[in-house]
Amino acid sequence: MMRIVADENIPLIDEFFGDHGEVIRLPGRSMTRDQLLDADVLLVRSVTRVDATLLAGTRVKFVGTATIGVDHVDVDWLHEQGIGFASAPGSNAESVVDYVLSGLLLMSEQDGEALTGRTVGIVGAGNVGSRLQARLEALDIPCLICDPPRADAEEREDFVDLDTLIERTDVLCLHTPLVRDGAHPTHHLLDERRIAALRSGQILISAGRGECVDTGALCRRLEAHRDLRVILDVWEGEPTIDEALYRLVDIATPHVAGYSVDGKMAGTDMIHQAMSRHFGLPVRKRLGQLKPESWLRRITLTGWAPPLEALMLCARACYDIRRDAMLLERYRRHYGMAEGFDRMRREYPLRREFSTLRVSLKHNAGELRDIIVSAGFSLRLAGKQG
Ligand SMILES: NC(=O)C1=CN([C@@H]2O[C@H](COP(=O)(O)OP(=O)(O)OC[C@H]3O[C@@H](n4cnc5c(N)ncnc54)[C@H](O)[C@@H]3O)[C@@H](O)[C@H]2O)C=CC1
Ligand SMILES: O=C(O)C(=O)[C@H](O)COP(=O)(O)O
Repeated sequence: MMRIVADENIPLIDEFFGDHGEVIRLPGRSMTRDQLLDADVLLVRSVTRVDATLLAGTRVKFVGTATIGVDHVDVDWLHEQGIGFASAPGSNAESVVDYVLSGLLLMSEQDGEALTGRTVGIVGAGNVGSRLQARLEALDIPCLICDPPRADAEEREDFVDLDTLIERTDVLCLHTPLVRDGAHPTHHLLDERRIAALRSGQILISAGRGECVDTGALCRRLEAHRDLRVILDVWEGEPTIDEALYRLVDIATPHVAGYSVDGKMAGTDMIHQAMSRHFGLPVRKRLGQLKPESWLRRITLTGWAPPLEALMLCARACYDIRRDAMLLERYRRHYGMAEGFDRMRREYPLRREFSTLRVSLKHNAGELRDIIVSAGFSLRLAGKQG
């Protein structure tokens, strides 16, 4: 029997891994080498730094991170040691797109600006960025893309550089991994100069990694001119985040953009499959066998509705970014920022992806149908067609 140590915040660990051995759940931020000496498998989230300090001299033969990002893992060191490794690419990408859409809908509602009236700049067109582009373009929202690694590899002439993106777009969405070296580092990608170049009224949405934005520079810009709209999900130094910046932004959430139950379960499934492959074990559990809980499966629109209002209604019902901002404020007041930040993530309420909400239309008007499908909801046509 294997000994499997897992972050307590990974869902369905017993269901997926229970048959493989003894499962020990620990808080991810405070895992120590001593706790891992007899472990064969280590399963983490983004809050555990996995490197020689944590693992040298332990028995660990496989590490899985139920996350997309891998900046917390010294992948080269694991490779040198012959320790198997897997992450969960794309697992919660759709949830991050839901988060961004919820933010854009909110901004458009607050400003009275048409949803299609703003050009969105996407920085990092990987699993998250390219899915975001697909959904926005389906909604007729124009996009510009900046992704130098892909531009180089694929000789893409339709991509632009970051300075051009800042100059030509109304919304800037950051979805890059945290990369500290190499040809295209992203640490403080949005530095003092670029933050100063952001135009009055521009919207910044950061849901990649906190370290991609220079906190001090953003604070200085917002203290001098409160002329940007800012939505931050990720922060430098989480969970001890800069409270001055917290007070200056429009929407602050505690690194939960990807926190739908669908995204998290997909992450567990992916690392379970990878671990089984690594040890040559059969994959006995599949995601489809484990139905996530749900309390809102369907919305029925009983007649024609203004398409944008119908979209707002469905989006708010399924996931509303303001709920998370309000919850974080409540947790902060009660527990202080650092503890509140982590507690909210641990106790995060049930959230499902847009794609799990079935929207029933009794009135099959083209524009209404298109907007619902383009935003990512599932469509069900019923009754009279028109
Ligand atoms: N806030 C949250 O809850 C979540 C945050 N994330 C973060 O988002 C990041 C991106 O996720 P995915 O799209 O799934 O990753 P991905 O690996 O599929 O795509 C990342 C893209 O960024 C591009 N890129 C790299 N360096 C760049 C640079 N200097 N400038 C512009 N683009 C650059 C890459 O070429 C790639 O296309 C993850 O690495 C993770 O850190 C991911 C999931 C949830
Ligand atoms: O997948 C990623 O990458 C993320 O950023 C995660 O969704 C964040 O969740 P935790 O691993 O920090 O719980």
